[in-house]
Amino acid sequence: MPEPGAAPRRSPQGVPYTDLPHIVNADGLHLFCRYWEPAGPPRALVFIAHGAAEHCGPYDEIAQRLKELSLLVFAHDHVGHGQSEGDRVNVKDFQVYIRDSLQHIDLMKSRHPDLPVFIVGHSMGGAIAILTACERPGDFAGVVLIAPLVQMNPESATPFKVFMAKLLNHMVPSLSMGSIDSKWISRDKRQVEAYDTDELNYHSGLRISFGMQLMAAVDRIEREIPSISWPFLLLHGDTDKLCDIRGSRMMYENSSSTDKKIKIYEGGYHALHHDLPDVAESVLKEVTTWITEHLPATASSEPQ
Ligand SMILES: O=C(c1ccc2nc(C3CCCCC3)oc2c1)N1CC(N2CCN(c3ncccn3)CC2)C1
Repeated sequence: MPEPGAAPRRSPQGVPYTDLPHIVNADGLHLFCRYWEPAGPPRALVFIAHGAAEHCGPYDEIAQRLKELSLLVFAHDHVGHGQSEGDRVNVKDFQVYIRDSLQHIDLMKSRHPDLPVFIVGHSMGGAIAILTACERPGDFAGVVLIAPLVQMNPESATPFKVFMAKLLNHMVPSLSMGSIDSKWISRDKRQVEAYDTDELNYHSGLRISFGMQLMAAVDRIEREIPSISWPFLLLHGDTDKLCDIRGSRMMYENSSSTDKKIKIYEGGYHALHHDLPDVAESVLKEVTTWITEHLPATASSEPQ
């Protein structure tokens, strides 16, 4: 509880957290939350992990479609993103994202102890989803990965650039590695415009120290892949210029899971769920169908 008379903690946009749905993470930082609750008893819980430099708001369409299937969808803005507290798009250790995700998942499981749990993750959020599921390999009914960060783009992570990033990280960790050029992220100009004008997104350059955390996460995932045994769905565009599709192919081919599916979108850019309308609709159908197919037979609803 805040000290009596203390000023209320406010979001980066100046809104008191007492007026916003939120959780407080283990470092005392307020994380803005969103919930999409079905009208009737939920059949499952679905946690959505957004990517770097964005927030969980743009996942509303996916969440609404899952809510229509009587699934209880929830998400938060990761530390340093959107309406959550924290240094913008920076994190002391990638594990913070996984720890906070497990905290939110455990909170929702305590409220709905009998429901299966799914995770949906995009890009860096896909890396968070993978490492979260690896920490609790028996806890998730399924993991849906939309262009997950499993391997960095070889053009932005050449051996020389990685060497220089490691060197500069010790000297000028806040130096920018460059920003995300959204026109290479989606072929839908309206989606690019929406991203570019969304003030809750981070539009400046990504720091070297953050890039090092992304690379460390990629290294962790590479080590974990052979032991991955949980069910997963992988969706990736073969024209993704940010997260190399070879990472998804490698995960599909080298994981131990017996229940796994990969769907490659020819010509698809990185943000498949926000790519051209036919691709985005296909992604929505793939995600909702796969999760529905992975609901336990008895998951008709919670006990009345
Ligand atoms: O999580 C990421 C992500 C993943 C890997 C990255 N590697 C870099 C590079 C950048 C240049 C320097 C070296 C590191 O940035 C990354 C971001 N995300 C989430 C994705 N965003 C992209 C923008 N989005 C978007 N853009 C247009 C239309 C709709 N959405 C939302 C999703 C990127």
